[in-house]
Amino acid sequence: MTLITDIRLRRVLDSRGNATVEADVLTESGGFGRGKAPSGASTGEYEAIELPAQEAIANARDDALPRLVGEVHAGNQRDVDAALRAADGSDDFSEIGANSAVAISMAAAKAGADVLGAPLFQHLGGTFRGNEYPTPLGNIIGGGEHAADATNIQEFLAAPVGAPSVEDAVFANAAVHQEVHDILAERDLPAGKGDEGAWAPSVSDDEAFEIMEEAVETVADDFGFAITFGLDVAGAELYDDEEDGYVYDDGVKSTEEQIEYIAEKVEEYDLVYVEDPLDENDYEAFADLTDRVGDQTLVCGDDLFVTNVERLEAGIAAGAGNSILIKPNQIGTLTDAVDAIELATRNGYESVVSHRSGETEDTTIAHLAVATDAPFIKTGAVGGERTAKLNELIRIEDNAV
Ligand SMILES: O=C(O)[C@@H](CO)OP(=O)(O)O
Ligand SMILES: [Mg+2]
Repeated sequence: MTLITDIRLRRVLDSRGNATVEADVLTESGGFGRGKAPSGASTGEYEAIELPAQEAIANARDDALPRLVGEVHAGNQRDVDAALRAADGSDDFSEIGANSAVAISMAAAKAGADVLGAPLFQHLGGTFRGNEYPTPLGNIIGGGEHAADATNIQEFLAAPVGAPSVEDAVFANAAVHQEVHDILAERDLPAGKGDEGAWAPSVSDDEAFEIMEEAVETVADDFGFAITFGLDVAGAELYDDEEDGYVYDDGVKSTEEQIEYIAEKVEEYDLVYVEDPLDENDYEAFADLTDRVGDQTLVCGDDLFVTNVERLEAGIAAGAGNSILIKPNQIGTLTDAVDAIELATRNGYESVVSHRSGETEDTTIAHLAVATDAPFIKTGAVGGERTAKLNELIRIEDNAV
């Protein structure tokens, strides 16, 4: 029933106005699925390779489609993804492009769900999964690689940990975003938005911490449940080999100073989440910080682990971090992403399913988070490509998908 009978690939726009890959998968019994690849700006050194969209499409047409069309069943996700790997032949999807691979992988999953008449999260997770909903981490203030002349820390993320429902959590994050707008206006700090819709004011990191604290406290009082916040430091972008340290506007911090700085911020602001606080090559520093604050906060590896099972295994052995960011396009297929989540779960690491700074209307990650009982999803707070996922979570919770 789910035998793939056709795959169509085309170039479409992402949220930055760049070209990305869209895939349609059709099956024998009329099943249909469509997937679109997102794209990072602060990409990890060890990520799977995204090719220019036209090249990725041409290469996938030549190499991947003959192995899939008439050969593989969309309902067998592992077979689809194994065929993509075999067609590519490299270990980083540099031949057909991780953008073609992930678009086809997600489209096949949706086609499989379509034939079954099941929501995607149920097809991916099975009927015993999907009763837990992830807490959305909402990017509220940001800079780094996502906005010029803004904070050094890439993302200040609202975390509505006390929300009684996904719907309440999503609205709380939007309210924090609005509250920060009001605080910035009061302080006469004009601000545009960065790539993910976060405010990108020209303020110091210290001021951003204060503004976040004030905003989450105000909204928590209004909504009547706990809202805290966390960070994506994107440490690999701050780390400079030649300086042998982390380069901030107000000076360079050595690795020890960076660990100290983050640990202090965790204490001072009760941060629930700290992503990539250190460089992507420094398992040891991650382990030191995890020793210090791992019982109070999630220390999450994004560029450190790149959704890669082997890098996660090395991290587990080193005691580096206690959670992993999951980005399907960072590794290339849904199978790889689910394998990383399962390895993490078996080892007591929390999974945080994530968008990219360049996004599309695709909602697969909302379903993936629910399917795998991920405790968090990072997918912005406002903006159509972000609310596409947030609104889908609300629908999933409402049994309306
Ligand atoms: O660093 C990150 O976690 C992501 C998403 O917020 O950014 P990018 O997609 O640019 O890598
Ligand atoms: Mg990150």
